[in-house]
Parts: sequence; structure tokens; C-alpha cells
Amino acid sequence: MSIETIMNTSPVIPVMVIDKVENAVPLAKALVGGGLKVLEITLRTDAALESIREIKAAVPEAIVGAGTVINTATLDQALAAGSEFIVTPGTTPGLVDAALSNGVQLLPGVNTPTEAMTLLEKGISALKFFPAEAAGGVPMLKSIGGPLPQISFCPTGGVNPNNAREYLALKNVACVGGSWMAPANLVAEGKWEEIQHLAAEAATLG
Ligand SMILES: O=C(O)C(=O)C[C@H](O)[C@H](O)COP(=O)(O)O
Repeated sequence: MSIETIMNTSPVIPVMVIDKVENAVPLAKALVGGGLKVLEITLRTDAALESIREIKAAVPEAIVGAGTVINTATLDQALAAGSEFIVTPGTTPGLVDAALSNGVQLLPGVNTPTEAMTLLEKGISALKFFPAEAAGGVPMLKSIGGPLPQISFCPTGGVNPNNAREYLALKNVACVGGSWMAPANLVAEGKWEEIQHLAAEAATLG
């Protein structure tokens, strides 16, 4: 599945931080049950890679990606675990070249026109805008969309239920990423129904 198709699958990609592997499948089921099929598991915890494997095995309808991929070593680990797409906070030439030569579905992070143009030169036009709010938010994306309308963004970082609609209304925004559907406290307490409710609300944002 192409990264463009993945970005158009649901309006919000939940950004998941999983501390305990046993939370991975119930969390994924709650998010998918709420209508969010595309899941980004950040490689910020020791449980992340095993969580990707378990979710892939137990929640076949989920489209499972890895986030916080910051170098080729974490890229290789994420792919070996079965990640269907890769999200990076920023972009390095080494990471982009490795992804391109392996046919990886990549959502690379940028927040300047120069970074966006550098990736366009390589044929990449689906980008994460990170950290969205801190880097200029909706006005910045509107401005970039003037000269570079062919780029499609997934703004992430500071996106929440109060500002998500404004982002999603932009022509150059395909989806947004955010962690608000899976807050650490609800995950730790196993409040899967509440998480499913938050996911269902998020799924209506588009
Ligand atoms: O590490 C990565 O690769 C990321 O994707 C970072 C995430 O985009 C943000 O951590 C989500 O930001 P919040 O929704 O503001 O919590």
C-alpha cells in the first residue's frame, strides 16, 4: 500500500507510545475499533518492536507503521518487525536513500520549504510536518502550499481535537498525526473503552 493511500485511509494517525507489550494488542484493537486503522508505534520504548509484531499478528485489519525512526539501524529493526510504513521526525540523506533503495513507504518529517524541495527532487511528495504547532502550524502549511501545492502533508506535534479540523481543511493536508487518543494514563489503566471512544471521535474529524 502506498504512503499516499495510507495517509488517505483515515483523518488521524494515532501516535502510540507503548511501555508494556501486553498493552499493545488491546490498545490497537481499541483504536481500530474506533475507526482508526492506521497506527504509528513510536520506537521510543523497549516494547515497541515486539508490539509491532504482536499487533500485526493479532489485528490484521490494522495498517501498522513505526515512528521515531531516526537512522538506518532503527529503519532496519522497524522493517524486520513488519512495519508497513515508516515515520521519521526529521530527514537525513542516509535514511532517505536507504528507504528509497528498499522500496519503503516513507513519511519523512520536514518543517521548511528547503527540506520539502530536497525530498521533491527525490520524488517524495508525501511528508510529515513536524513539529506542526511549534513550526508555524496552519499558517505555515498554507504558505508552503502556495509555491509547493504538489506536496501532501501529515502535520504532527501539538495537533489536538481543537485544532485538527483547521489542519484537515487545508488542501495540502491529507491527515494529521497525534497522541491524544492514546494518552499515557488511559493506556496504563487499561481504559480501552475510553480510548475507543476518543478514537471514534477522532475518526469523525475528517
Ligand atoms: O517521534 C516521532 O516520530 C513522532 O512522530 C513524534 C510525534 O509526532 C509526536 O510525539 C506527537 O506529538 P503529540 O501529538 O503532540 O504528542
